[in-house]
Amino acid sequence: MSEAERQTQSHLRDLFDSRGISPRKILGQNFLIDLNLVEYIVEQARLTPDDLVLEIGSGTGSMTAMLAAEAGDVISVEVDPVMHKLAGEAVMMFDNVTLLNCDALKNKNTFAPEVLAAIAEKLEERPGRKLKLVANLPYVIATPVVSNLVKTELPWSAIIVTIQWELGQRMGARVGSSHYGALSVWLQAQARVKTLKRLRPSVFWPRPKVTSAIVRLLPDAKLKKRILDRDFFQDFVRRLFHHRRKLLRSVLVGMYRKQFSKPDIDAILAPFQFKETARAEELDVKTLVDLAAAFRAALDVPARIAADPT
Ligand SMILES: C[S@@+](CC[C@H](N)C(=O)[O-])C[C@H]1O[C@@H](n2cnc3c(N)ncnc32)[C@H](O)[C@@H]1O
Repeated sequence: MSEAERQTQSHLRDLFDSRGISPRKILGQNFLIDLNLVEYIVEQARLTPDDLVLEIGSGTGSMTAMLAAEAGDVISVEVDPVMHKLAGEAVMMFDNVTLLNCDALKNKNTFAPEVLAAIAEKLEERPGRKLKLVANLPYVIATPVVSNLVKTELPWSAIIVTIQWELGQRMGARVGSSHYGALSVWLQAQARVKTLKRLRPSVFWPRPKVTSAIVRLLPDAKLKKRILDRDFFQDFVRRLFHHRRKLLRSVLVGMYRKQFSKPDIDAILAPFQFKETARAEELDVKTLVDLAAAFRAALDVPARIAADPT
């Protein structure tokens, strides 16, 4: 541990002791004590006064203050009332910070209404502005937070987050890697994912058991446009990767046994010219986007016939 890290850790310990509190493991309270890394994360967000930043997990507010110094507005969400109060003290001198004391998520699939309302209000104030998620995320909610933001229609232009190393690997995994799965495909069909740094446990206080990563996602509008129906695509990929090692054709026959006969499935698959032995885990992101679109379109055909029987 460097001298600077030791000093920040001891400052945090003193702060917590003086308030009679200790970090709450269940809330993923592992604070970054290497301030160069906090600076690095903020730098990577390339903030401008026009940007709206969403931070999830204000903690003691040290990153919140750095974000507030560079962004137009910051919305920072913290579930723990004690941390919320500490963050309030840390950002007292800024008038561009909205601190929310609530769970950032309503459920696994949706942000809390308070969070969405605060974002909508700030976006309305300055039409055309972009949203950036910049956060040292509590690890238990890292997947839903990133995945949900990507799923929204919010105008997000960057996500820079600290997450578990293993999760970062799954997010950015390429076809052929053992980490490649539904999450990799879902995210990479809409964004370019890159791991920027590996973080050893000792840059946090208290030390987590696992290695972490700073991961960046930038939207890929071109690829995203090819997804005809994002709910369908997400569900399609999830179900397909549930049986990643089974033969693709049998998985699809099983998935659509109520809608399509085996010859129907073969007709949908024909243009792709897959080998008989093809499996979901061997298909790259673009192919999966096109495959989902083909099934989505085929499912639409009976509906169109019913609507227009002539
Ligand atoms: C990893 S710490 C980050 C703290 C600080 N931003 C930092 O970088 O040192 C994560 C923070 O998220 C908060 N948190 C945990 N679950 C949350 C949730 N569901 N919604 C909002 N905040 C949450 C924790 O209380 C904790 O303060």
